[in-house]
Amino acid sequence: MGDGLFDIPRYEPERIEKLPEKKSRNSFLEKAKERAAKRRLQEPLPEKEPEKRKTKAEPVNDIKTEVENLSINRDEEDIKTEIIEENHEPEEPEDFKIFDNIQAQKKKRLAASFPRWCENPEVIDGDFTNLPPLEELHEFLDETIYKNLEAMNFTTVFPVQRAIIPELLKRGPPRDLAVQAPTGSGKTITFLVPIVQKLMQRAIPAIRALIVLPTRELAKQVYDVMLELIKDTKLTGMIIGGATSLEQECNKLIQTIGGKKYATCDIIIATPGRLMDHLDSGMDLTRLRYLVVDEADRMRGAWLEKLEQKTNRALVQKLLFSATLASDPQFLSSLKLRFPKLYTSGWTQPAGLTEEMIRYGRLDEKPRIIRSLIKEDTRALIFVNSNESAVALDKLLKKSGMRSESIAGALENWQRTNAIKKFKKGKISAIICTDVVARGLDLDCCNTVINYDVALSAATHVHRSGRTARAGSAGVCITLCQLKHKPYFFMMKELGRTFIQRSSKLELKEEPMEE
Ligand SMILES: Nc1ncnc2c1ncn2[C@@H]1O[C@H](COP(=O)(O)OP(=O)(O)OP(=O)(O)O)[C@@H](O)[C@H]1O
Repeated sequence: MGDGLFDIPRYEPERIEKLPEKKSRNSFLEKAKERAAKRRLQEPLPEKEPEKRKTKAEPVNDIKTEVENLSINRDEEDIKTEIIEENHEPEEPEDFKIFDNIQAQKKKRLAASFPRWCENPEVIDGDFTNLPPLEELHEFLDETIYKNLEAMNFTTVFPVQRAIIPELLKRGPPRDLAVQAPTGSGKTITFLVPIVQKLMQRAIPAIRALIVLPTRELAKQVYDVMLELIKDTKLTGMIIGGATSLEQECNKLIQTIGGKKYATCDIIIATPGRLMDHLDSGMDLTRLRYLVVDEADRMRGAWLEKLEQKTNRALVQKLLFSATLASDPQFLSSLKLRFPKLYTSGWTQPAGLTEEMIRYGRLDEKPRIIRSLIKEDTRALIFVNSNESAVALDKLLKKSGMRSESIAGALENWQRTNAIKKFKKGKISAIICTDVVARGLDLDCCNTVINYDVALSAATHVHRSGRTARAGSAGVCITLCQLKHKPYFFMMKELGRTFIQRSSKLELKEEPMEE
C-alpha cells in the first residue's frame, strides 16, 4: 500500500538498489548466492562438466537458434543498456531483477525516506477532459510568447501547465520546485514558457538559464521547442551536447566586447557530460537564474555538485521535472533545495493509455506475437533489455518482411536520427530499442509500445509506456510476459496500473519467419 505521500507505494526497486553498498551486501541476493554456493559444495561433483552456455549471439540462419540466442542475451547475460550520450550510472543494476523477492525488497525500502518538504505536495489534476482554453494563460503571458504558443497550434492548457506556469511567473522570492507529472503531459512547455518570459528583457549578455537533460536527443528536442518560443524575442539559446568539439562549442559560446568576455546566449541546453567539460574549462555561470533538471530522478552524478560551486546560490531557482520523481527519495534529499515545493499528480497513467499483457509459453513465440501485433497502421516502439537482443530481433523481423529498424548498439547519431525520421514518415512500422529511448522522446505518431522484455523497474515501465498516449491522445502498451513475471504485475497494480490480458492465441502468422 502507498504511504499517502505521493499516493504511491514506497516499493521501488531502483530506490532499493541505490542504498549504500554496505547494506546491499546483506541483501537477499547475496544471501541467496551464499546458500547456492553452500549447496554446490555439498553436492557431489558431476562426472563431466556440463557444456558451458554460449555468451554471445553469433550470426545464425536458423530462426530457432536466433530466438535462443535472443533469450540468452536477455535472460542470462548481464543486462547492459548502453547509454548513448552520457556515462551515467546505469539506471538499473546489472544483476538485479525486480521480480526476485518482493518481501525482502519491501523490508529494505523502509530504509529510504522522503525529505520533509515532500510531505504536503500540491496535487496536479490528471484530467485531460475539458481542458481550459489557452486564453486562460493570456493574463500571465507576454503578447509575443502568447502568439508563439498560438503559432505552435496550442489551443488548450494542460493541467501541469495550468498549475506551474502562473506559479513561476509570480512576483516574490523564488522557491525551488519539484514537479512530478505523467509522461507526455507537457512538462517542456511548463518550464520553458516562464523562463523565456522572465528573461525576455535582457540587460547584459550572460547565461541565465541552464536546462540539463540526460541525452543529446532530448536536448535537441527541448532546443527545438525553445526556438519556437523565443521567436521575436531578443533571446538566444544553444545546445551543448557534444555534437561538435569542446573547443568549437566554447568559441560559439563566448564573445569579446571591449576586451571583456561575455556569453553569446541566454539559455543553454546541456547534457551532463559535456556540461562538466565546460565547467572545467571555465564556463561563467555566476549570473545563472534558472537551473532546470529534466528527468531529474535519472540525473545523479558529480555534475550537480560541480555546478553548485560555479553558481550564485542566492540567485538560482532550481526546477526539477520527471514523471517518476518520487522513485528516488535519497536523491531528492540530497538536492539542497531552497524553500522547495512539490507538485505531483502521483504516478498516474496518461489519460489515453491502455495497458495490455500477452502471456507466451515458449520463447520462440515472442517474435511471432510481435508479427501478429504489427498491422498496417501500427507505429510501435519495441523495448528489449540489451543491445544484442535489439539487433537480433530487428534482423529476425526484417527477415519476416517487417519494416523495422533497431536504434540500439554502436549506431552513429545520424543513423538513429534517420531511423526516427523514417518512423515519423511511416516508412517503418517499428523501432526496436533499449531503455536509452525510454525517457522523454516525443514521437506523436507512436501508437503502440511493446515490452518484448519486461522492464527492469517500475519507473522504467512508466517511461517506456509513456512513449505513446502523449498529450491526451490514445495509445496502447503491450507487455509480453510469462507466469514468472506475476510479481511484476502486482507491483504495477500497486502503482495503480491495471492490465488487460489479451489472448496469446492471437492470429499468429503461421508462415515461416525466414525468407
Ligand atoms: N497545451 C498544449 N496543447 C497541445 N499540445 C501540447 C500542449 N503542451 C504540450 N503539448 C504537446 O504534448 C507533447 C508532450 O509534451 P512534452 O514532451 O513536454 O511531455 P513531457 O511531460 O515532458 O513528457 P515526458 O515525461 O515523457 O518527457 C508534445 O508533443 C507537446 O508539443
